[in-house]
Amino acid sequence: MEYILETKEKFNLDQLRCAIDEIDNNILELINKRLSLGKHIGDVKKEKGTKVLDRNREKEVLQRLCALNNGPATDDLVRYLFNVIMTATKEIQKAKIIAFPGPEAGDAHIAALNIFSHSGTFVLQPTIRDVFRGVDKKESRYGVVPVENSIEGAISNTLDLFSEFNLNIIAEYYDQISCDLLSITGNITDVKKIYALPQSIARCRGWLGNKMQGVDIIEIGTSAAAARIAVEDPSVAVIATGRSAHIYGLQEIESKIEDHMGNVTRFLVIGNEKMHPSGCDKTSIVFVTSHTPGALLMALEPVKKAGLNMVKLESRPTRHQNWSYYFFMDIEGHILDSRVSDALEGMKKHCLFLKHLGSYPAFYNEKNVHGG
Ligand SMILES: C=C(O[C@@H]1C=C(C(=O)O)C=C[C@H]1O)C(=O)O
Repeated sequence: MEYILETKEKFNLDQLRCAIDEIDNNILELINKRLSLGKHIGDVKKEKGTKVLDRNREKEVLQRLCALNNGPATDDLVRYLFNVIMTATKEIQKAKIIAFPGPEAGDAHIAALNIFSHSGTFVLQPTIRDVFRGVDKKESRYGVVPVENSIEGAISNTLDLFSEFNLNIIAEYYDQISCDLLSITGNITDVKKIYALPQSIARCRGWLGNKMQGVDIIEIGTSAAAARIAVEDPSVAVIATGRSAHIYGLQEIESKIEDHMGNVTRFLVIGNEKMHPSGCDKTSIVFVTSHTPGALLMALEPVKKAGLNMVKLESRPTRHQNWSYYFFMDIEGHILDSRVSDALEGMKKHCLFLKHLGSYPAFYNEKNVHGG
């Protein structure tokens, strides 16, 4: 590669691209080395209690590099590129704390682990409100909250909290929660008692009646409590999602024991940041119309005119005034797309209140959405 740069000889496209590939490999390796060093610096800062951002050091870094620069890169380009690299270096130093509503190893915990591929610090909060509060106070960077279940419907608590806190939706995730039978031995013939949440017992009544005759079925408040008993006693099994088996240290006896399949929960990731367009996004808003005939129809007119696809419309009492409602709406598209922003501006003229809750990548996975 050095040879190509130094000689006047002509090279073909493949040879030149090959040389570029070699440089890219080196750049990538060096960026990863730099990020790893950044992580070490982050640990030192954590010990000393100093901040991640150090503007003076960043200034020095940029000045030094611009002084070294011999072109053809301009100093502006050097500053731009290294600002991006330094942003990534700061990101890696920040602990990624992800809050979820309990119980431990419950549906929201499992969803959070899947969404973030197990990378981060996962913090249990007693309630969905505590998840919102923690993210709002920046104690955690992200929160994972359930918003809708294909059997139970909307999780109204979550919807209400969106009008109370000014947080952004930054992702959505659909998860099929299956009921599985777990025990310490993984052997069905050992089972004499089954501990489970009342709703899990209700979901699996048919299977339990068929396959577990003579076995005691005992209601318990949390799956974690049931698991703690099962870990100590080989005659005890629990109904929980098989994906939590490794968290509890249990083994799967039988999977998908529920009578009706397709129990899918939609989760939202909330945070203080805004997402860039991904090319396939959803925009969520909440609005209140005046209490007059046809107000909702008028408010929706700009969405229809813009040809935007509305994928959800849900109402909740405002609780400020009887019979007035918050409408939660999801449309396809990103707020930075003028068709979406213009439609929302148009809607505002017919609304008493309208708030953008976030534009985020749509989770279009047929298998997950439809529970297949
Ligand atoms: C890596 C550090 O943390 C941050 C990142 C920097 C970088 O990427 O060079 C510089 C200063 C800090 O804002 C550091 O303090 O050295």
